[in-house]
Amino acid sequence: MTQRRPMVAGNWKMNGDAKLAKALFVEFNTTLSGHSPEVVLCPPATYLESVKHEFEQSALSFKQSVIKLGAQSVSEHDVGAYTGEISASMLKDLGCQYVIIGHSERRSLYGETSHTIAEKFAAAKKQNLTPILCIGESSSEREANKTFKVIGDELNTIIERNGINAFDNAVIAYEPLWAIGSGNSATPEQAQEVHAFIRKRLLEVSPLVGENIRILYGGSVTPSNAADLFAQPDVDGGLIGGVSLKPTDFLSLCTIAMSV
Ligand SMILES: O=C(CO)COP(=O)(O)O
Repeated sequence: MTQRRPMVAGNWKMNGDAKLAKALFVEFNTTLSGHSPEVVLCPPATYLESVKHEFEQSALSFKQSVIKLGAQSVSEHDVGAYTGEISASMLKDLGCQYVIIGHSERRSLYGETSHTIAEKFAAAKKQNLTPILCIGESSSEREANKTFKVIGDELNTIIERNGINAFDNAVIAYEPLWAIGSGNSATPEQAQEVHAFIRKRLLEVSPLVGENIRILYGGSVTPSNAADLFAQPDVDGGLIGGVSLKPTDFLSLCTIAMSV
């Protein structure tokens, strides 16, 4: 079986500041060793430079291979009259390697549709940014036994627009809406069931993509539930919201990701 490198990505959402960037790197310098998951930091766009600065000042000799910069969203357009938007090439200029696409908050609060998300995925790939594609069902969809239908449809929209090879090197985050910020994480069994479904779906189209793709779990991950979640065979790490704002706890998630 392929050894997929675990990943822990921190989505700050609209939180944090330059001080948080500094505090995180103090923690990284003292805690992270060469034996580390891939860590992706996704601060608000205004703090990408601050995180990059701390990263460059950091004493971590292996930092290039370990800590990566990511954005929380990207425009589906290359350039033009789109007030307030940031293009994939601009994120590249800032040193980003990853971008979160299709977060449920973007879908529900800002009206991003499956179509827009597929276009954003394409825009990111065009600039060699790695998409972290978020998919997940609401509590009513789960209660109506529609989880696999929702997840399958979200994957299909991306495959139809971009082809299966667009998932080469991409990352998927399974984030059930009911688990985000609720303190009510999916159980390890619930997460594994959906992750296995996602991997099987991709394996059917491309064995190579299905085997290699990293599928993160997101939704109320904490140092107390991470070990059981990350130990599941198809869970390759986590996309972390609230705990990514707490340097010590975030670092303990990174340690847990390597120890399971
Ligand atoms: O939405 C999330 C990450 O993108 C998860 O947020 P929480 O970890 O705060 O539940």
